[in-house]
Amino acid sequence: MKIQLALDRMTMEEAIQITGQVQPFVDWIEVGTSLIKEFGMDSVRALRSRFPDKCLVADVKTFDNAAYEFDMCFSAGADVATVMGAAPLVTIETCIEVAAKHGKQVMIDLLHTPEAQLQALATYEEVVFCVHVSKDEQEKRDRQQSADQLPHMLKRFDGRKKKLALAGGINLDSLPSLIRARPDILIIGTAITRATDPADAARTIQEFLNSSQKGENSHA
Ligand SMILES: O=C(CO)[C@H](O)[C@H](O)COP(=O)(O)O
Repeated sequence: MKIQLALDRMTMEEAIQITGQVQPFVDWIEVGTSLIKEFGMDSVRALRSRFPDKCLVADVKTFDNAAYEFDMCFSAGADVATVMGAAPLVTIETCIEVAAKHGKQVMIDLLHTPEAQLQALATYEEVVFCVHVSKDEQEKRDRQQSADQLPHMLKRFDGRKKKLALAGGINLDSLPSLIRARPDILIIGTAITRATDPADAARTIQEFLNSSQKGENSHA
């Protein structure tokens, strides 16, 4: 289970500083949509050049203009870029083609994706599916309740046996119920970046995941 650090709503200096502190405790680094909107592809280039060995996710949330946006992300140094699951299938398929051309990966963000479209998406093999509670839903509801929606949303995904990421207000309290779904990637933003001590928060989350995985293996 990998931890993807989501960097959002901060300056590039803060993004680089926080990533420097927490990098031993996280696996993937996400250049959040807010950083891409505010600072453009320079945000991807800056994190790529400072953290050359980390898997870098450009959370560009493409909905159209797939070839242009995905080429731009991969040329700037991203290893993974995101497209919205609700986008036209031709857009998603173009993202997959562009990623294959670059030898990179696609993450499909399932935020607000209709059921019929979920069925169509299930045919894609080489992608990561991200079950996601939006920031607006988190902010208009109790944060904990929002993260607690994730297991319920996941049921729509049962049986599809795909590479899975979870995102949206995840913290130490919601982790125990979420890891039962055995996601491949846990995307965590504010629980780390807004903590008083981000390195300590990331270390605690990593230790929790390591100890629960050890517990599972010893019962296997
Ligand atoms: O995609 C995102 C916002 O749209 C964030 O990456 C995701 O929500 C994780 O951040 P947080 O843990 O703060 O919710």
